[in-house]
Amino acid sequence: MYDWLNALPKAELHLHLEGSLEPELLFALAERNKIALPWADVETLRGAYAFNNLQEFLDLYYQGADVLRTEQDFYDLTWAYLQRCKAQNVIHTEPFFDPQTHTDRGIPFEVVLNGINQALKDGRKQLGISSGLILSFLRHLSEEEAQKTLDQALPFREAFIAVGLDSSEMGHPPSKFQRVFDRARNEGFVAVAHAGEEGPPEYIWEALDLLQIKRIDHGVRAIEDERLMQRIIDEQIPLTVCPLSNTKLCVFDHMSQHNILDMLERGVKVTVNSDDPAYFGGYVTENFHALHTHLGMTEDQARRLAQNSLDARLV
Ligand SMILES: Nc1ncnc2[nH]cnc12
Ligand SMILES: [Zn+2]
Repeated sequence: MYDWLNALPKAELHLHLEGSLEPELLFALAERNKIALPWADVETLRGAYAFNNLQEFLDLYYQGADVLRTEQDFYDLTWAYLQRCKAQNVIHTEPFFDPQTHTDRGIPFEVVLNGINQALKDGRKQLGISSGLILSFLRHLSEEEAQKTLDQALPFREAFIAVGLDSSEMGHPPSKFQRVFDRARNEGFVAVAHAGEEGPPEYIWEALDLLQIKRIDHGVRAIEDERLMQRIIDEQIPLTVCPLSNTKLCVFDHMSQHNILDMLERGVKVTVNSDDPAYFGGYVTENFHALHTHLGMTEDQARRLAQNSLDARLV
């Protein structure tokens, strides 16, 4: 089944480039940039990948991103991810990047963007993988800081297909960023947002009604609100679900409790994605395979999930 799932043509719609930083590359970049790391070796770092919630993961994820300093580093990061896409027949990808994680450390916006974009361009030419980049705002930071990030992005508007919202969800509802998203949409950007990963269904309503998003990232807690379920089914609003992420971050205690196939059978446009594959134990195929192993996902269901991912592309 793994090989069959691997060969299935699919799109990835929920992937944080910083979360695809494998420990081996992290150590190589630390050496190249002469950065001392708090972990003795790759195995020790991997051993630290045990999380009780989103915040515990984010603390390590932001720490890991500190090794990314130069345009070449961002190129290498993105190129390594695209090689994984090629190996797993991901024919289209819409990755996120978090500019504030880097600009707050003094890395210029253009350094980040140029490295990523050059790799995405080479991926189109050399690997035949189409792509569209999503600029994601960090929701634990202020509205004002998000507005500044949007200011920085506007001169490069053709480099992005959408804006998103990620980082610590609880206590940072979508309404905090309504004015930023209003401006981004007026500037022609499509909007997506993480909602209903740890946060309640109300955050999904806010993302839909206040941020006017076209796709919900995660959204697994929608199942707690029947009226919300009806809306996302009626309007066929895609959910970019990340099964291994949800179990690693204890959104579900075990993969056998994941609701993605229940949602699929109810007519929700759910898709399968890897979120932060370097930290959560696998790329897209591993996520599909876990659904087969623990939930008995059939070939027909896998085909429908893959088709949903192709249908839910923004570009
Ligand atoms: N799963 C996730 N939720 C929120 N923010 C993130 N940033 C990277 N991965 C994330
Ligand atoms: Zn995510």
